[in-house]
Amino acid sequence: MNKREDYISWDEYFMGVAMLSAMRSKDPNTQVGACIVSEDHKILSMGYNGLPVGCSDDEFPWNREGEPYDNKYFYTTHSELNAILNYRGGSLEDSRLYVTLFPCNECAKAIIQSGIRTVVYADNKYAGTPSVRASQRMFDAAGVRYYQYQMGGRKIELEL
Ligand SMILES: Nc1nc(=O)n([C@H]2C[C@H](O)[C@@H](COP(=O)(O)O)O2)cc1CO
Ligand SMILES: [Zn+2]
Repeated sequence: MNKREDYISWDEYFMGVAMLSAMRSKDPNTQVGACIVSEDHKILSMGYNGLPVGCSDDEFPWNREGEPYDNKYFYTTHSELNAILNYRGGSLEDSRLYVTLFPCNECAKAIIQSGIRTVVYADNKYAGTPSVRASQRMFDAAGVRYYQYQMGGRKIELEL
């Protein structure tokens, strides 16, 4: 008997995990998921965008507009940073990050400084903004490789 051939690829597996992770996000506008993987294809950490521990999802703001104190941007931790901070195992040197949205400039700094060497992203809906351009500029300078995950149109259904 031959092995089954329709198994998911490494890229599908890890981007799939990042997408599943994004489904935990409470952000009504943008849900982002991240998955950090070692060179030998082991999942090291995961994250999604959300509030820091102790900051209630029901009490802190989720709106995009208004005073900085009263909107979500001061409070949400991005999925990439959460994935980096969730890792308690030591070094992320030479690892690979799968993320459903291209990283912002703040996360780019954390990505570079933590030793992540490759970023695989899915969506890039903020392409061309100063934040994304700054991330690209820093990744290019630091030698962090980044490329877009090619959606294969494959549908994976889970019954939970
Ligand atoms: N790469 C990213 N990772 C993230 O986790 N985020 C989070 C921060 C916010 O919670 C949300 C973006 O909200 P909005 O501006 O699209 O309504 O996604 C945002 C970006 C974009 O740079
Ligand atoms: Zn970010």
